[in-house]
Amino acid sequence: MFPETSKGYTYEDCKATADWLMAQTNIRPTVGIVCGSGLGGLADILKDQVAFNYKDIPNFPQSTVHGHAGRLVFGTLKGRPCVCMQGRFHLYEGYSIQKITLPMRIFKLLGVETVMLTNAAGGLNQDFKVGDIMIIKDHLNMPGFAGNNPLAGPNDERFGVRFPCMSDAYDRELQQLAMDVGQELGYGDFLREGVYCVLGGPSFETVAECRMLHRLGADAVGMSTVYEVIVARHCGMRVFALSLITNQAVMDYDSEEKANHEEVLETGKQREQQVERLVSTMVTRIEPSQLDYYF
Ligand SMILES: O=P(O)(O)O[C@@H]1C[C@H](O)[C@@H](CO)O1
Ligand code: HPA
Repeated sequence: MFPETSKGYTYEDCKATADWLMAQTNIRPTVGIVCGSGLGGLADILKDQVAFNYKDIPNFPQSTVHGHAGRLVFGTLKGRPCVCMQGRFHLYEGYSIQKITLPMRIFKLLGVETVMLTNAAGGLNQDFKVGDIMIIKDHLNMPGFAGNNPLAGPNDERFGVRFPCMSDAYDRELQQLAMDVGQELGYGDFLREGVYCVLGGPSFETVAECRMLHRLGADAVGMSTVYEVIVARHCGMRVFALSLITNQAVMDYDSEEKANHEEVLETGKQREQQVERLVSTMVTRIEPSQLDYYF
């Protein structure tokens, strides 16, 4: 009934990868972090690191995008065991939607309870500036409207239900925590919240597309995150996500601006430390549902 390519990975495939990782390290993460374009430095703040190149991990895809190092880093943040993807996968790299979201299921099988995702995005909200950090409160899944959803295909109940709810996808307590931590750190001037819209990429948007997305209620546009969120929620992990507004989406035919990946990486470099502090402070305040164990 389903074409072979849409089946993705079985529970057993995911378990084999998780078991392989757990045989190489004693760190049992309860928090999983995903670094967006230009934000890979987040992984460097982990202490007691045990790192794996994606090419050495069974079943893992390879990073092909500049600004995504391709390493899975285990470590601790103030004693809290974490795992961090230094580099994510995107649909436009040619991978199936199941393959780009495989790490979320591996996170789950490693014992991760909370996933924290970051991305680079273009600002559609006219009040946003380059360098703003947008706490994501909701999303628009444009490829999903055309049936491109990571949960399409047979459902394995060991991961989650056939029809998962998404109206609570972004954990409200974690959004509040981000706001509180951001205010404490003095980020009030550049901390925002809003709706993230995912497109397939890799081409950036036309002026007409940006105008349409803005009218539909999107505050920022990007090429990732949403698929990971859907798979993480399906298997019961809490989700927090933020966008770094790396560029203003071009909304005006008179504009001389041209979206480009170099600007995205450059803005990432400039705001990386603040994003790191926000995420790492949040991690130290997230209560695990059971006692952390780290040997
Ligand atoms: O992985 P993220 O979503 O941060 O990457 C964004 C979207 C494209 O991959 C790239 C465009 O510059 O950055
Ligand atoms: N559009 C889509 N994806 C992006 C952008 C953008 O303007 N900036 C960073 N990622």
